[in-house]
Amino acid sequence: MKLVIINYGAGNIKSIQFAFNRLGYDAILSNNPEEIKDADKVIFPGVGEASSAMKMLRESGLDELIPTLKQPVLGICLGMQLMCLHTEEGDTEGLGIFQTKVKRFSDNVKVPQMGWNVIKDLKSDLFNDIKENEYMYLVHSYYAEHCNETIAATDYEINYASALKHENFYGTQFHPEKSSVAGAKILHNFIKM
Ligand SMILES: NC(=O)CC[C@H](N)C(=O)O
Repeated sequence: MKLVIINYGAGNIKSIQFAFNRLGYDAILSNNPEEIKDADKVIFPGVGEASSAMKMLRESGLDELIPTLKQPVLGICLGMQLMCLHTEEGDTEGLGIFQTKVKRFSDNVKVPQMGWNVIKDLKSDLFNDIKENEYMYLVHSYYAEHCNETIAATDYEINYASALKHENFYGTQFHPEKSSVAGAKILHNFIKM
């Protein structure tokens, strides 16, 4: 099974690669369009600031490639945010895969949210064997608003979409690769799709 992690210069790629290694899978890092297209499963990682990450995607042409992929794609953290229509972070246009926008938490709460929080209202095969209110690890200042594509919700000042699904595209705001046994189960579910 060919698993490719998109390496566009803004990803937490090593921790994701190690997480798949622990599950017995060798994930390759690539920014080569043919290699990505040929993958059985694709991971779209992301940490850091949205506008600079989007600039790197555009410079490599990956902003046009990613929405055309037909195999299962999992966007993680900033990766999921960039798959949305727009994010307030750097007033950045996203890839438009998920029909929702990304907003910043207000200063009524500690920003970024950094640590463990629960996911609930789970609605996808991505969450097979995952119980409601399971803890996941998150580090983020921006969140995706709820939409028809919400498959998990989390409360932090407000209730927001902590996972999204559109056709073969999945996104998690939380880091499954840093979320212990339950996170590993989610990565396993993604591999088995
Ligand atoms: N860990 C991150 O890179 C978070 C992604 C995004 N910059 C946010 O703050 O929400």
